[in-house]
Formats: sequence, C-alpha cells, structure tokens
Amino acid sequence: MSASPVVGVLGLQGDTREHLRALAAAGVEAVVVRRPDELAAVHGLVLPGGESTVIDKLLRVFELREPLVDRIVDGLPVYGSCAGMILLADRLLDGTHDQQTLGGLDVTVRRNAFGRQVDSFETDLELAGVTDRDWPSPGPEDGGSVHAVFIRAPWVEDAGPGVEPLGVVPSGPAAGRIVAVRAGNLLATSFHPEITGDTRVHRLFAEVVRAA
Ligand SMILES: NC(=O)CC[C@H](N)C(=O)O
Repeated sequence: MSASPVVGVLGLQGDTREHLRALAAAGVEAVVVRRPDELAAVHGLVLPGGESTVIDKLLRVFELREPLVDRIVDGLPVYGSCAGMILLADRLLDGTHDQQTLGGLDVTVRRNAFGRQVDSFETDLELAGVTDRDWPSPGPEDGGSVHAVFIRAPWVEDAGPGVEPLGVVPSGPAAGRIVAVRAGNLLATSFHPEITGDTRVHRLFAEVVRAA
C-alpha cells in the first residue's frame, strides 16, 4: 500500500460531502465514487448515511453493485455509516420487500431499529479503537468516548464469531444494543461521526486502509 491511500465515498445518495470533509480532516485523500472505473481506483470506500433502499437501487442502476460486491469479497476496506452499515450486513431485518444488501459483514442488522420515540437521538458512548486517540478539544469526546448521533438508525441484532463489537448504546430502552462493529477490513457504525467534527472514526478507518 502506498503512503497516501485514496479513499472513495460512494456518491449516489446520502451525506457524501460530510464524509469527504471528515476524511480530508483526517488527512486522507478522498474522492467521490459514482462509476465502476472510479471504484476500481480507490484503496478504501465509505458507504455514507442516507436511505439504504435508494442506495441499493442506485447501485444497480449505476452498475456498481457487482464490482463492489467483488471488491468487498477481495478485502477492500469499507466503512459503512448508518445506511452504509445496512448495506454491509449479510442479513437484514425490516428491509423493504425487494431490498438487497451488498453483504460482507457477518451480522444481522435491523433497519430503523430504534422505533418512533427515539428514532433520532444523541448520546456519548465508549468506542473501542479510539480509546488512546487524542481529540483536540476538551470535553465529553476525550478518552474513549465519542458523541454518537443516531438518525433513524439501524442496530446490530446479532454478530457472528469473527465480528468484534466496538460500541453499544450505554443506557435507555436500547441499552446494550451493538452500534459499532469491525470484522477485518470492514467497519460499521449505526451513528454518524461525519457530522460531529470528531475525526477519530475516520482516522481509525484510514489506519485500516493503510494496513490493508
Ligand atoms: N441516517 C441513515 O442513514 C438512516 C438509514 C435509513 N433509515 C435506511 O434505512 O437506510
């Protein structure tokens, strides 16, 4: 792997721009991916938050689905945030009737899992992998805790033996639910670090990409 990997952000639908900004702030060269030749040129890929049913359809329209599945099978580092986590799941609960995922992560993900009352909320949670990272401003993000923003988010209903849970909801009705996982080169969070200004999750992913 070259010293400065190029990380793509899937640009079909969702908060592509926020991820591009977060990657740039994490010191990574980041480009939009909308075509198969653009996908072929990146060393890692972010699947942004958005609407997984729409992204699923557009992946097929843009003829990206097959090459992306192939690259995931080949070990491409991929970070999926929210809808991106849904797309990485091998098994999906509460998807629409014709919704497909790309797969790769040996997890069952429940879409829109948090229900109506708390379908969007924020909380601080402990995230494995960011514990010793410095965060430039003092506050609740210090140490291993990140400020997690959930927007009609999924959770990981269950995870296979090769999947490492990185974080759970700390309290409330969904306490203990897994909301961040890693398995090999695949990383996924139910929440949206790209909109908080905290670049530690993107830096963690950049390390995965550099090591691949
Ligand atoms: N913020 C998000 O990415 C929401 C995900 C959305 N509920 C979906 O099903 O894809």
